[in-house]
Amino acid sequence: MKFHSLALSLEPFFRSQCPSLMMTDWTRCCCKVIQSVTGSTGQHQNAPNVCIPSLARPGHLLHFDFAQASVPVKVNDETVMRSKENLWRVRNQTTDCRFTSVARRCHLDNMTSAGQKLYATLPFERIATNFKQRGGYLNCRQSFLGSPLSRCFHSSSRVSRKDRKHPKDRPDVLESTEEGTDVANDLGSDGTYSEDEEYDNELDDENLTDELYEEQVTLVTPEGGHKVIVVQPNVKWGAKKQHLTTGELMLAESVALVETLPYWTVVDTVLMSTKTPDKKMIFGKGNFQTLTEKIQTMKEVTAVFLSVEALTGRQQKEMEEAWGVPVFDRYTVVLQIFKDHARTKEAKLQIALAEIPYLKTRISEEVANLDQQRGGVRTRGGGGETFRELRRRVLRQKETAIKKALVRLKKKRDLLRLGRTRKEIPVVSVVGYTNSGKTTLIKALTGEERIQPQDQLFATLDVTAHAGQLPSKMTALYVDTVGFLSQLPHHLIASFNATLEDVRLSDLIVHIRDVSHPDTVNQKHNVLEVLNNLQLPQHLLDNMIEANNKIDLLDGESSVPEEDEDTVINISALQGTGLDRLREVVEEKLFVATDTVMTTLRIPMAGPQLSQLYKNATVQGVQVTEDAEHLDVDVIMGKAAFAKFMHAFKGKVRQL
Ligand SMILES: Nc1nc2c(ncn2[C@@H]2O[C@H](COP(=O)(O)OP(=O)(O)OP(=O)(O)O)[C@@H](O)[C@H]2O)c(=O)[nH]1
Ligand SMILES: [Mg+2]
Repeated sequence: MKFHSLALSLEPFFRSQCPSLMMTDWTRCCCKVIQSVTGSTGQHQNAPNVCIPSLARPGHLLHFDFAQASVPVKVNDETVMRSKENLWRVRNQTTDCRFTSVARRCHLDNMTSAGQKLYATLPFERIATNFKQRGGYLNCRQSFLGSPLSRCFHSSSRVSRKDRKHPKDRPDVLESTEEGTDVANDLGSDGTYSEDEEYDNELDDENLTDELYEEQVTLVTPEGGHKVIVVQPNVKWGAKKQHLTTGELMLAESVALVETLPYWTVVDTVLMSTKTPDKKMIFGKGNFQTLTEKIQTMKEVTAVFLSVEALTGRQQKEMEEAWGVPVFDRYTVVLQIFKDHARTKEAKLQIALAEIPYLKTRISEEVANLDQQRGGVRTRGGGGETFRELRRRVLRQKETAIKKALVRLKKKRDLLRLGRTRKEIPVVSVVGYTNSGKTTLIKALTGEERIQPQDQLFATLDVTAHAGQLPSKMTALYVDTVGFLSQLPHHLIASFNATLEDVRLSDLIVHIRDVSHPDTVNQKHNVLEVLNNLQLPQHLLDNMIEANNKIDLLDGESSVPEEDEDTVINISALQGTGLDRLREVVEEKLFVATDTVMTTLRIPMAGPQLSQLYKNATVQGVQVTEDAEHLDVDVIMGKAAFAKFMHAFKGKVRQL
């Protein structure tokens, strides 16, 4: 007999039951199929009821009871009993939902045997789609990396690597097996999964990045976007007062952040004073009440952006309860933007990683929600693992998987970096507040066509290097970086860590500022604060060049005080103003930073010296001397290489 597992899409149900849930919330449900069922393909007349708590929230463990299906049950009695009990309690609170209406488009043939247990943090619809697209069993496992489901696949596909064949050549893996019934045992008594090297290998799979990324469902914008009310706390007194900026400027930036997101619109803004920004509800009682009334009367509002660095899970929960809509902080909004702008594999993984601390802080909330349902499922069958543990473990595994994938990408980057150092190409990091003109400057300095500046916050999410020529014709690599933002926990976001690491390893930093921006002083302060926290080598900080960009937008002339002329340069990256001077200063500083000399050497015309110089230095010009026996060669070379050369050809070469 062939067995059929059912793949369900719960989305329509969730939508109808709980319209305020974001579209993607349901995908985070951890579902448990107690028992797979038989049934003819495409028809599920005998399909059982599925009971879902109407208060179902992201992360809830849902049980599907297929008890009404006339199939052999191979799960142990205890699990079945528990599931029935849970089902009963859930039923008391909620409506039953027949999944016959949604099952047809998602069913999946031959995936598993009856009684096999599946745990997933993904919707069943995705399982089906992935499975079908990949057309195989072993590959399918990768889709659920980090979820207990992955281990179901893993354990029932115990094939040594050398014995592995493409799934198409292994029809057996698609057939139901008795092994499947032992999945729970295969998980191991402690529920941990040993990550073996074959698991590692599969991280190379091109699609994996996308899958790890797509699994991050918390921050996906609902269909139709969000209508947001932006709430900007304004601390007017005390130690927390921001001296370099104003409430209005902070509010303007918060609005710009929301407007960066496609389909998010700002419907209203509130600049609200607070003396107690560190207190649980951020605002005093009276102001909080005023805010609540305002939000509640604005029926069109679908989300609140409370512009603070990061809310705790508890704060967020209480505010969402008071206001009845999702509440985002700066961290989550920036992650949303990153998510929207990420293009490369590395950027995507970095964002997936950045989301994990956010998800971790919300586990308690999920558990509390589960408790609210009194009898909501807290344990999973067999292991006695609590829901909290399960969620933690899944996140941990996912974190490990993403980190491994990132390490692999980083290794590649390190190799490139090594290549650069071997060739002794100096590296200049261009850093600055977001939208200050970093990419525009690099494009102007290098003529690189592939990079595109955009009038957008966080347009650049990848650290990239581009070669440009300095006045001496020496090549330098300019590194474009991810911009900074005030009040953001940069350390939680891996994209910044990559940026900061590159900055740390560079020879010189150019700090580019948008001096036409009304908040430019505060922006500068924020960038320097992040850099100072990096514990950069002192010479990097001392040598830093400040490029005052967008001077074309300033009214009237702006000049740099004489004493700062060596470190501060006015430029317009867009119009090319001041770039020659910038190149000169970059070169001067690089000579110092990289211990490089620029000099002219007189060498014999006949001899190996010239070829040696071509090999070990940047040769800028060669002239024949009047006696026609020597050459004067203009070179740039590292001090060590220079000393070596002079030593090797002692008496034959002369520095002019
Ligand atoms: N008027 C003027 N606009 C500039 C200048 N430099 C950059 N811009 C504009 O500023 C906007 C942002 O430029 P980008 O180069 O993308 O800025 P960025 O610092 O790389 O921004 P992120 O990567 O988003 O952090 C673009 O619209 C540029 O055209 C300038 O010198 N003058
Ligand atoms: Mg950029």
